[in-house]
This record gives sequence, structure tokens and C-alpha cells, in this order.
Amino acid sequence: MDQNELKAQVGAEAVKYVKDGMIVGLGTGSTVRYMVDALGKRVQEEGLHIVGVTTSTRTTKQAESLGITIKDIDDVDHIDLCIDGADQVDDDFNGIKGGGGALLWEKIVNNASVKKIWIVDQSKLCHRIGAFGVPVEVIPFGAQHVFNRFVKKGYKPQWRMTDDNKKYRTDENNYIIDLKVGEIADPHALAEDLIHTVGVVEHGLFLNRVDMVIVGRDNGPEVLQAK
Ligand SMILES: O=C[C@H](O)[C@H](O)[C@H](O)COP(=O)(O)O
Repeated sequence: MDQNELKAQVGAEAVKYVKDGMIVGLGTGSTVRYMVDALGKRVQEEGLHIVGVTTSTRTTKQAESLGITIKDIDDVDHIDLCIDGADQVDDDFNGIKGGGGALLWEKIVNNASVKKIWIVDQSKLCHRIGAFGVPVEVIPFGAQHVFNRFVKKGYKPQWRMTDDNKKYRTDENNYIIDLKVGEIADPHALAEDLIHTVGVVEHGLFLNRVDMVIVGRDNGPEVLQAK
């Protein structure tokens, strides 16, 4: 199976966990896109009643176009189930997210969710996260100083750029700096350091934040439960 088929496979598998009446957190990314399509199909064909809370304007647009009711996160008091993608997941279920720039809203939705599922194709699994750069969302004011600080710390920062060579802007109009740190020996220590850096809004290290990972494999989806 090619990567897109694996993404479609886990997208279809994940929506089986959505039950009538649920408030569902909808992640962002190319894998989630398949999941939202599959969820839209259930809404249209089975009359499934759910409310979605999205993690990006992209996902809002897609979900609404499929007839999924969307509410603002502050108009719900909790989210029953969040289904999101990830860029890397390690043996301890630590993840890196934010390859699509949605890490801030994703972490807020993750925080408000009772149950959390990630959907990934098999290429995303690793022993230690870090080969995929860690995205860090920073406010524009003084962002170059934050960048310079990361250089001094040896975090090998790179500005996230758009195709037309402008600094990428998130849904909150912030910048993203990707840290090309390589395999991370202590992700908790790095997370602590990043979140205490003035100017940093959030980072893409998602540690102890998932209950189940559905992995797309050639012989069918594999469900991994967090210990
Ligand atoms: O900001 C984007 C999200 O964290 C995505 O869930 C993550 O980057 C994985 O995306 P994809 O399914 O496209 O690989």
C-alpha cells in the first residue's frame, strides 16, 4: 500500500470510535483529512449526530463542507474524543506534532479532550523522536531574539517558510521555528526549556498526551494502547 492508502485506512478505522452524540476534536493534516472525509460520510449516510471542534481553519472548512456541525472550543465544556495525526511517535507514545503548523490549537483541543487517538502511517513510528524537527510557535515581536537564543543553545533552528519565501504564519498569526535537534534524549527537559522561553507560545512536543495510536500497516490497521 502506498502512504496515502495507509492514511485513508487509519482515517476510516478511527471514525469507528465516534459514537452518536459525541463532541469530537478534529485534528489537522493529510491523514486527518481522510478521517474527516470518513466522518462526513457517516454524518451524511447514517445520520450520525456529532459536534466537531476543530484545530485549524483548514479542518473547519473541510468539516463544514461535509455537513459536520462545528462549535467553537469555548462553547463546549469538554471534548469526548479527539482524533489527530502526528509527525512522529516513539515507543513511549511521545509525539511530535505541528508539521502542518496547527500545534497550538491542537494542544488546546488535546487538553480539553477526555480520550485521544492519533492516526499515523507506519513510517511515523520511531524509537526516539527528534528526526522530525520540533516546531515551536513564537509571537512575531522579538522572534529573531528567540531564534538567536535557540542557535546559542545548539537547537539548530530554521524559520518555517511559505512557498513564496515568506515567514509562515499560523492561524494565530504567529511564526514557527523548527528545531532540527535530531534524536532527543530527554524530551521532557527540552519541553520545559522551550515553554519557559519568553516569546514561545507553544511547542510541538506532545508528551503523555495520547491514549491510543492507530497505525496504518500493509496488512491492516494496528491499534496500540498507551500503557
Ligand atoms: O500541524 C499539523 C499536525 O500536527 C499534523 O497532525 C501532523 O503534522 C501530521 O500531519 P500529516 O498527517 O499530514 O503527516
